[in-house]
Amino acid sequence: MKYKTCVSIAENSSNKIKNNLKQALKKSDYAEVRFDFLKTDDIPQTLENIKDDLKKVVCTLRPKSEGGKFEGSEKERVAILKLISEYNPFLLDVEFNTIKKNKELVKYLKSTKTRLLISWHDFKKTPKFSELKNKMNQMGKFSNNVKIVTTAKSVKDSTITLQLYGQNKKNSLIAFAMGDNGRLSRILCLYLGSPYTYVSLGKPIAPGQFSVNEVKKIINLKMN
Ligand SMILES: O=C1C[C@@](O)(C(=O)O)C[C@@H](O)[C@@H]1O
Repeated sequence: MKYKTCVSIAENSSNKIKNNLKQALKKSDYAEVRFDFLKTDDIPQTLENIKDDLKKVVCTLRPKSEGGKFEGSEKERVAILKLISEYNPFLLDVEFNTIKKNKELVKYLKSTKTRLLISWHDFKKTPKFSELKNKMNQMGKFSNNVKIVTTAKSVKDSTITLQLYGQNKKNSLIAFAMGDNGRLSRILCLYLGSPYTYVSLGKPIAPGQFSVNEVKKIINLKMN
């Protein structure tokens, strides 16, 4: 079994994204490009610049309301999501809250055969297990790829999120918790079936994120 990583890239210029992406894909199976860190006008050219690597890229355009940096209108954001989908990336990350209220977007993304990663985050806490399970089932209606990320205030919180793997029948599930108390869930999710875990190239972009080198050391321990 190969445990895989996805390097999150959050840079504010097209050049930096291109360079970091090259570096990331030398060490990691996948990379995530956080397009919300760019100026909106720079997004189309950035897509062109990295189009040859997009088959290994998770594309994300997170709005402020979901902990991201995109400041434009929702109409603008949806238009950019559609543009990204034309490039057919490895995965397009779309928030559950976005997809559940936009039937037109769902239809459009189906027509472009985009592989969707439906995501949901809680940046403050870990909700009750029944709530998370319910959410996971609702999210699974839109795609087989589902991501649920909570914030762990205790180790118990991170085990609540990981328990989702016991309830997950058909989905490709990424479920772990942010924060120091969630750190180990970023590794354990791999052993429970996550297709990959999010890492950094060096400086974490989310609370508790390991670097790609750190995770590689940990997952290689078994072989020593
Ligand atoms: O959803 C996630 C996970 C993440 O928040 C993390 O905690 O590693 C990093 C984000 O860039 C990504 O979109």
